[in-house]
Amino acid sequence: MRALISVSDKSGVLEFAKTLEDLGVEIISTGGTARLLEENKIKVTGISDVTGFPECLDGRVKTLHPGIHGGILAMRDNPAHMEKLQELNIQPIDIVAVNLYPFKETISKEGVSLEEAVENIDIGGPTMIRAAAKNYKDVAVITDPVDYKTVIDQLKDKGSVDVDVKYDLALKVFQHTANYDAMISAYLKEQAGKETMDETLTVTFEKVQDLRYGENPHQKAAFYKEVGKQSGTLVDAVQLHGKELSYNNINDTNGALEALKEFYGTPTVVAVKHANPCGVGSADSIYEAFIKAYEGDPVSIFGGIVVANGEIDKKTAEKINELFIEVLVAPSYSEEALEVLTRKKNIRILKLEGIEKRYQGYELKKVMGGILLQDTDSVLLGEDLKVVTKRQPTKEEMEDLIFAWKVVKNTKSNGISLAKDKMLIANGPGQVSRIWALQNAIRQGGESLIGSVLASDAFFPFEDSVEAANKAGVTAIIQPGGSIRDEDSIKLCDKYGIAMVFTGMRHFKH
Ligand SMILES: NC(=O)c1ncn([C@@H]2O[C@H](COP(=O)(O)O)[C@@H](O)[C@H]2O)c1NC=O
Repeated sequence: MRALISVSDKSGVLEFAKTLEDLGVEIISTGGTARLLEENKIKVTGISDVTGFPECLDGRVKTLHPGIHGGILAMRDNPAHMEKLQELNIQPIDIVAVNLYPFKETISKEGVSLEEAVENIDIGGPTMIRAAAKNYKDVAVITDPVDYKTVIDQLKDKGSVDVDVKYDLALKVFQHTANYDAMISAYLKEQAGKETMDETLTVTFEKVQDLRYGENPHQKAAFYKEVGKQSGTLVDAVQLHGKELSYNNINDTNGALEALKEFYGTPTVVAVKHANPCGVGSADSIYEAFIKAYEGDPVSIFGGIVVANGEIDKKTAEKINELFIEVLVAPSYSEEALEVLTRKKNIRILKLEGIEKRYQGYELKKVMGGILLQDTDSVLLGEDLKVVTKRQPTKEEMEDLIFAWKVVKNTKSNGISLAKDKMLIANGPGQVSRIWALQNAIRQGGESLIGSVLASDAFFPFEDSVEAANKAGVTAIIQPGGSIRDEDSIKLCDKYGIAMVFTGMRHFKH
C-alpha cells in the first residue's frame, strides 16, 4: 500500500505518517512535508523520485504529473487501467493525505498583497484530492487532520478502509474545494471592486454552530458566517454569559444591530422584539438612552433584545436587571456591571467591539426555487430633504424627524415610527395597510404622542394618515413623498400647521 502525503497544515502528520510506516505503508511526499518526515526518521520517497521530474517554479509544479495522477485515478478492478499502469511503470497510490495552501489565513492577514494571495492559491493539492475523491472506491483521501484517526483505526482493524468511509471522505473533498474556490473568486472579485450580481452565484459560508432548532422547535437550523470579513456584526461578538443564542435570538439581535448602526456617534440603546424596534433612545449617556428605550414601551421590551453602542456601567446594569432581557450586546461592560448582570442566569451577554462599524455587503434571501440578492440598504436619505409645507420644522423637530426616520428604516413595512426628544414613543410595524400601522402606533402611544413627530417608510397613498396623525398630536412628518396624492397630504398638513419633509427615498423592509 502507498500513501502520498503533502500538507501545508502539518499538525498531526508526524504521528499519522509514523503509524502508516509501522503498518508497512510506503510514503511518498513533497518538499517541506518530506523534509519534516525525514527529520523525524520516517522513511519517505521524494515526489521527484516518483515523477522523475524536479519540483519546480517555486513549488508551482510538484505533484502535477501523470506518474502521480495515474497512480491515483486508475480503477483497480479495470484490467485495462491496471495493464496501462504496468506498461507506464506507474505504481498505484491508495491513500492521499493533502491539505491546501492556507488561502483563507493569507487573505485574513492585515495588508496582504494580491501577489501573496495569488501565490497561496493551491493548484496541485486540489487536483490530487479531486482525483482521489473521484476514485473513492480505491483511494482514501484525507483533507482534514481530524480524519487521520478514522483512517488509521480502519487500517489497524481491517487492513483497509471501508468504502462508505472513503465515500464520506470524498464528499468532504468536493465541499472543501468548492468552498476554497468560492473564497478565491470572492476575494478576486472584491479586489477588483466587481459587482456581485454575476450570471451565476457561488457563495461560501462557514458553520459557526448548529442551533438547537430553527424559528420553531420542529425546524432544523444552523448558523453560518461569511468568510474573511471583519464586519462588526454578531459573528464577531464574544459571548460572556448565558445560554447559546437561538435562531430567533440571532435574527432579532441582527435586526437590533442594524438599527443601532444608524446612530453612529450618539449614545443609543435599541430594544427589539421579533426583529422590530420596540424601544429606541439617544441621549448623552448610555444610562439615559436605556431609560428612554425602556420607557417608550415598558411592556414589549420584556423578553427582548437590547443593544447599546457604549459601555454598560453598574447603574445601567442594575436598571436592565429589573427586566427580563434575552440578549444584551454592548462594546464593553464595566467590571461592576458584569457582576450585576451575571447574577441572572438567563440573560445572554455579548461583547461586540466593532459594534458601530458599518456593514458593507449584500443581502441574500432564499425564496422557493431561487434566491434574491440585493445590496444592503446602507443609505439613509436620498436627495436633500425637502420641506413641502408652509411651516418649516423647528430644529428639535428636525432632529426628531431624522431619529424617527432611522427607526422606521429598520422597522418592517408598512412601518410608522413616532418619536419625541430622541425617544421612540410608539412603533407600528409590519401592517398590510399603512393606516393600520399608524392606528396601532397611536393606540400604543396615546397621550404621549402630543408633540411627537412621525416617520413613514414609504409615501402616504391618501391623506387619511395626516388626519389621524393630527388627531394624535403629531406636529411634524417625514416620508419619502412621490404619491400622486401628495398634494392632498400637503394641503391637510398646511391646514393643521404640521411641518412635512420629503426624503425622496423609501425604506421598505419586508
Ligand atoms: N504544485 C503542485 O504540484 C503541488 N502539489 C502539492 N501542492 C501543495 O503543496 C503543499 C505541501 O507542500 P510542502 O510539502 O512542500 O510543504 C500542500 O498544501 C499541497 O496541496 C502543490 N502546490 C501548489 O499548487
